[in-house]
Amino acid sequence: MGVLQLLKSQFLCHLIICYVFVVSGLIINLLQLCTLPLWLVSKQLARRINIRLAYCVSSQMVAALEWWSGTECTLYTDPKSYPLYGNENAIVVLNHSFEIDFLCGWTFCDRFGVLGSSKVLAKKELAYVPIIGWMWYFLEIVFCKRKWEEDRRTVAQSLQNLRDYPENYWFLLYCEGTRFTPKKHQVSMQVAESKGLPKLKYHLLPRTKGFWVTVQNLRGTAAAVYDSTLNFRNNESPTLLGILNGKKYHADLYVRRIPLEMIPEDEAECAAWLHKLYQEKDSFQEHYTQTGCFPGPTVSPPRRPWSLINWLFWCCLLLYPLDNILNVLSLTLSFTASLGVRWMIGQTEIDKGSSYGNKEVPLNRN
Ligand SMILES: CC/C=C\C/C=C\C/C=C\C/C=C\C/C=C\C/C=C\CCC(=O)SCCNC(=O)CCNC(=O)[C@H](O)C(C)(C)COP(=O)(O)OP(=O)(O)OC[C@H]1O[C@@H](n2cnc3c(N)ncnc32)[C@H](O)[C@@H]1OP(=O)(O)O
Ligand SMILES: CCCCCCCC/C=C\CCCCCCCC(=O)OC[C@@H](O)COP(=O)(O)O
Repeated sequence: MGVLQLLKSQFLCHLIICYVFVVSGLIINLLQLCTLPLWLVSKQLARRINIRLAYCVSSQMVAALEWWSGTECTLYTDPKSYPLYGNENAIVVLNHSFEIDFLCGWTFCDRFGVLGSSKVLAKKELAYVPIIGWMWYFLEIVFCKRKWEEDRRTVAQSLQNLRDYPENYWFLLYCEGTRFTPKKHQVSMQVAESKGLPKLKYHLLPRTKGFWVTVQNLRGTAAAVYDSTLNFRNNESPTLLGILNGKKYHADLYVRRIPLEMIPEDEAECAAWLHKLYQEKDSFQEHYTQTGCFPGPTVSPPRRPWSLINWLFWCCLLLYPLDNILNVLSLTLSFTASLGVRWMIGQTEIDKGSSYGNKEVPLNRN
């Protein structure tokens, strides 16, 4: 183990990183709160300010992935689609199998300049996670309870609000609705069987309602669906704690750009289209497992310096008083921040995931 690697695994380093993340995050949350009156005067200006404030938080995690852990992210995509990435609104469909899949998504957002504005259809529970969840409120992130009777109206309304959003964004949808576990996979394949759908090996059966409602409400606003399939080399199982320890991973993302006009408007046809998409995604994962790569040409969009510059800025700002005072209070604060972050990281751990998708459903075999 090199000296640098040893340093990255030190508890004191983690304490400092957590302290900077928590204190800067809370400052940003407070600044976001201050933008509330501005929404009444100029909604678009308030949105633009919040995009930049949110960037200050999420880019710290991107910096940890790219600069601290040195994780490499390779993009497999058609070179003709490449110039459009970041220059249009898009709906991103991504597999949900890894604890840091959202962070890899963020990294690509940053590389294409849409990190501050990007959105997701997220479970409501995440809205209460300090810093990130609170920040999302001001970003107009769309939350769902995963109860269609309640979601159908609220999700459609939140999506309608995004139609005049002032900057380009990617709207992320994890159509599987929950993270992959063997148990959830087994249950969802029973559902697939009862619906006469082919079995999937690497994905849960996609939930189609959220996709349909998103496509319907963002038609005319989003130009395309980016079908994205993520995997890691050498069977790596990446975690946020691994990133914090400076462990380097190798992410591969296969993206196909599908113009929105190609997606059927009718709900049943749209659902069938999504099921077919997931069968294709499954075959890409099979190809990856067999060959260690996705089909097609690769590009590695370069990491940008802004996430690192932002991180260094907050480190300087918040560690300077720490150096001056260096008393029990600041150490206690760091320790509390570290415990808080450990709890937040728990939200990303699959073992601590929800029971959504675990329950056997009465099957209607016709
Ligand atoms: C160039 C680079 C390109 C790309 C870069 C990549 C990414 C970057 C992009 C953006 C990044 C931005 C932000 C990322 C940051 C952080 C993200 C972090 C986390 C958030 C993630 C989440 O919270 S995921 C959980 C919430 N989201 C979802 O659930 C979405 C999917 N779900 C749905 O769409 C659902 O339909 C619903 C939520 C709208 C409603 O759920 P509900 O359960 O009420 O209804 P369903 O329709 O799903 O259920 C009833 C039908 O489902 C059948 N059923 C029953 N059991 C199962 C089962 N186990 N599996 C599958 N189907 C099942 C049932 O039979 C019913 O069927 P019907 O035929 O009657 O419909
Ligand atoms: C500068 C580096 C600082 C490192 C410390 C980072 C601390 C912040 C840690 C976590 C922030 C919370 C991010 C929330 C994203 C969680 C994404 C997620 O994976 O949600 C799960 C959801 O899809 C489905 O849930 P279930 O599978 O049903 O259960």
